[in-house]
Amino acid sequence: MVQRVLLQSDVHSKSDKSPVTVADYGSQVLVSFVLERELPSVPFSLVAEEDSGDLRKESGQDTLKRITDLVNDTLANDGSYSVAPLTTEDVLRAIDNGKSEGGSIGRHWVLDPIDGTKGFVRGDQYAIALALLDEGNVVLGVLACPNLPPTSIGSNQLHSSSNGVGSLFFAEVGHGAYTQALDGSTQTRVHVTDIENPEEASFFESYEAAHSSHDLSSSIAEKLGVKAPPVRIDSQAKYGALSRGDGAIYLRFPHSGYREKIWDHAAGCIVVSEAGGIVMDAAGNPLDFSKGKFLDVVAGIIVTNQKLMPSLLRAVKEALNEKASSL
Ligand SMILES: Nc1ncnc2c1ncn2[C@@H]1O[C@H](COP(=O)(O)O)[C@@H](OP(=O)(O)O)[C@H]1O
Ligand SMILES: [Mg+2]
Ligand SMILES: [Mg+2]
Ligand SMILES: [Mg+2]
Repeated sequence: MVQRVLLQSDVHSKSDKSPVTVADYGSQVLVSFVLERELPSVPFSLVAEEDSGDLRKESGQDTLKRITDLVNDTLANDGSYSVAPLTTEDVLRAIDNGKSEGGSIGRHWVLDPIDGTKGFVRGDQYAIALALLDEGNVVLGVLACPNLPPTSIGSNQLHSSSNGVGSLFFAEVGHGAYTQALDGSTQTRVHVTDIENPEEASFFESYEAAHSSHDLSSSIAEKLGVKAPPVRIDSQAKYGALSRGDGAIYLRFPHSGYREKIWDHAAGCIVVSEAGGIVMDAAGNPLDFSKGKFLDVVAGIIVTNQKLMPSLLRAVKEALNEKASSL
């Protein structure tokens, strides 16, 4: 249902200069609405990326109206809920449901309504990412990737939208990771690749050089002996693709000063972990989702299978040391 609201329209700039679209807000409203309806007896706490601040300003009124129309059209077309059309106030309230801070106590949903907004606007990869935290641990994750083909991808297929059906990934702690096509075909269990030789490995990184240092990852890949060029795609679709073995490594090294958010990694992290992979920061620590909406990671995030992780960590350390001594 959520995919239907994803129109490439109305791109606005947030205070941190990152883009947000009517579709980001609309997706957050719909997921918030559905979670509240489906789980009325569970105390509801949602940590989500978008907030209603700009939509409450005079300049945000047109956008708010378009979001409201989009959400109402989507609910009417879907037909699963027979409710009166939402008002603009309902929409603001649904967005504000995502204001929780998360943390180590109780349960919290974690939502990135559109992850990879820049990819979405370009017509490339993006994901809707939802996870559940229980006492600070990710226990459930769902990643919908509407432009990621359900079959294994080659790097040549990734920079334009697939016209076909996308991919869904989901995982519950202790129960493995699964995928299915977004049209609802049968579920199959996924596993990360079992490649041991880095020369046979390929690696994913952000399409946007502003989000992750391409120089650093190329230096790491070279030290490791990776021969293939980087596969650059937006969003947590990288975690999904890695969980089914489309690539062996994911490297993410934000430029200094950037703080990672839990909604950018929670769903992807459990999908890859349940597929047998490992997600760590550059110092080899597991990601800690219990500290609120930020993730405190050392230098960056690295993902691969059990066999490649020790040599990847060594290559990362060497590359970071080299970088530090060249400054
Ligand atoms: N300067 C920066 N460095 C690192 N990540 C950034 C960034 N600015 C934005 N991001 C994050 O990178 C995410 C996209 O990841 P990727 O680069 O893998 O496509 C964005 O998610 P949103 O698109 O949900 O805002 C945003 O949270
Ligand atoms: Mg964003
Ligand atoms: Mg994101
Ligand atoms: Mg987002």
